[in-house]
Amino acid sequence: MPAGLIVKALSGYYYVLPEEAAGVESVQCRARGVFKKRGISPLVGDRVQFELTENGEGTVTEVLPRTSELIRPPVANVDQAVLVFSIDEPALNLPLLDKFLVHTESAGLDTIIALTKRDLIERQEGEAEAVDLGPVVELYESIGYPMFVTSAKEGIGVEDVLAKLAGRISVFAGQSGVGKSSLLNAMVPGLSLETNAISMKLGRGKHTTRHVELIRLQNGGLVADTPGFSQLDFLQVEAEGLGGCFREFLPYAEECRFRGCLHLHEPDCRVQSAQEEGLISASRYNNYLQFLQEIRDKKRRY
Ligand SMILES: Nc1nc2c(ncn2[C@@H]2O[C@H](COP(=O)(O)OP(=O)(O)OP(=O)(O)O)[C@@H](O)[C@H]2O)c(=O)[nH]1
Ligand SMILES: [Zn+2]
Repeated sequence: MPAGLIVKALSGYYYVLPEEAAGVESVQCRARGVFKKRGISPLVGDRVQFELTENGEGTVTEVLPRTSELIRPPVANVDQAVLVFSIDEPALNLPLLDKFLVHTESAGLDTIIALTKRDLIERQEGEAEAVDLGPVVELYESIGYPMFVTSAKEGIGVEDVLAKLAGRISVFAGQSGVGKSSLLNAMVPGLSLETNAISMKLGRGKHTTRHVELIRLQNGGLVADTPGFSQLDFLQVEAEGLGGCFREFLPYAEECRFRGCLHLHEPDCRVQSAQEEGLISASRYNNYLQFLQEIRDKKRRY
């Protein structure tokens, strides 16, 4: 029985890409009736077993165990997030980047960061709000997040991001207008995801009626065509778990006097002292404090 991967789900059909034959078309399949009875609903990203039927279609007979299950977008077995942030238009938003990193850490995803619109840097030079990218790249790389400086417009850095997607199922996330679709279009010849100026998209979310689909890359990687969590999503972690989502805190947190230390005002908190000694970035630590406050405020409200 052939095995494959669901790359698209639409109107009761599942489109299964056979595992064995690279480059072949996906097979249009129905799911076996028993799934409904067992309360299983196959998801895009699921590894399945299927049988070919006489009309050239197929039947999904088994859904193999999932390693993960994202809700937004609804995709199984995602193992990597690509956080997309523009250097300008909209301006680089590092607090939001840190918030997205909390999301991806709590979801257990590997994460890479793509900074976009590099071509806008020159124009910025000399201006007060110009970003100095060197320290930013150095900081996030030192924490363990590969960071790429790209321009879809000028084809810079696109291949480097593409190479990191090989053999994995990835989801892109980032604010509206940062260039997620443009970056994907630059990686996939022939793909033409809709790209637009921000102003045209402020109405209804354009993704609400769309069905998620996995885009196949030449290197075997798969990418969801619908972005992941957004800036409007609440952090799903508890206050006690937040510090664990800041990877670089971990070795210091082990040395805090109290177990469950929130690294706030506790005595003998090694995370606080590491921050004072410059071993932990002040901007990351301040964003940590900000998120901690948000989590507590939310709890109070409900
Ligand atoms: N200068 C410059 N502009 C870019 C670049 N990449 C994208 N843009 C522009 O940024 C705008 C938004 O690009 P999109 O690719 O639609 O952004 P998105 O993140 O997919 O936006 P949503 O679909 O709203 O989430 C468009 O006007 C693009 O032309 C780039 O590398 N350089
Ligand atoms: Zn502490």
